[in-house]
Amino acid sequence: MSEPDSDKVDLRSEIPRFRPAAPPPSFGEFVENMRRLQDLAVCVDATDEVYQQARDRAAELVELLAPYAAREGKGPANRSMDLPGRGSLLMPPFHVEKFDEESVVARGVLRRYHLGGGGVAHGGVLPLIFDDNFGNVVYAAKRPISRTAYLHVNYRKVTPLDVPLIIEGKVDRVEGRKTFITARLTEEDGTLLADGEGLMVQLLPGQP
Ligand SMILES: CCCCCCCC/C=C\CCCCCCCC(=O)SCCNC(=O)CCNC(=O)[C@H](O)C(C)(C)COP(=O)(O)OP(=O)(O)OC[C@H]1O[C@@H](n2cnc3c(N)ncnc32)[C@H](O)[C@@H]1OP(=O)(O)O
Repeated sequence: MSEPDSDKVDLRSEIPRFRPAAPPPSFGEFVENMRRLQDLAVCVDATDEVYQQARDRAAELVELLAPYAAREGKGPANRSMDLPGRGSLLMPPFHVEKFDEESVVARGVLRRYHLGGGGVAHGGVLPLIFDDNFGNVVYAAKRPISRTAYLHVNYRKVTPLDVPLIIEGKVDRVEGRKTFITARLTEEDGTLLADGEGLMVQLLPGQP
């Protein structure tokens, strides 16, 4: 018999039963501090003494948190709808502003942690933003649980850091199990940075 918190828990069953979390009051500030830490980890130029202290304090934090590791769908990360990136460090800190059958719009900034080179965003971050938007669009459009079969991004301009960005995605068309989605990433003034198209395929019973 597997325990509910076992690594073997059926993750697929968690997706349709997505349940928003009500995070404890300090969780949002904790996540923001962790984001700040990520920004610093990729940009500081410190002495070994400083890195020794940072190493030891990071180890203390690991020791504090490790006993509370829980299975997917239990902790507040990734499920805190009022926090940037749903409180997930994997996700860029975007807020969903519109979520309905017509479209899903999210706004946020990329920051130092997302730097590629030359002062602008890493190209690999954009598919993450598009994929998450596509997943939201599928939910919002009340399409069946689906996975990304392909995702195409056209990089039209370099994507700046620390500038408000907006992604808007919508269902383009549906063909049986297939939901085709299009999305645009813009600056607030409408400047197009990237557009994308993706195919989300409805999972069949038993598909992970
Ligand atoms: C209380 C409610 C609150 C709601 C709030 C909600 C908030 C939202 C919260 C959280 C959002 C989170 C958002 C995250 C979203 C992330 C999604 C992902 O990234 S998923 C991970 C990456 N994707 C994979 O790992 C897939 C791996 N691939 C597969 O599993 C299979 O390939 C699959 C299921 C995609 C298709 O496999 P087959 O065997 O079932 O089906 P076959 O027959 O191959 O394809 C079906 C049709 O699709 C076409 N097709 C499949 N792949 C294609 C491709 N690459 N290009 C073109 N066509 C393709 C085929 O030609 C076929 O078309 P013909 O029916 O014949 O017309």
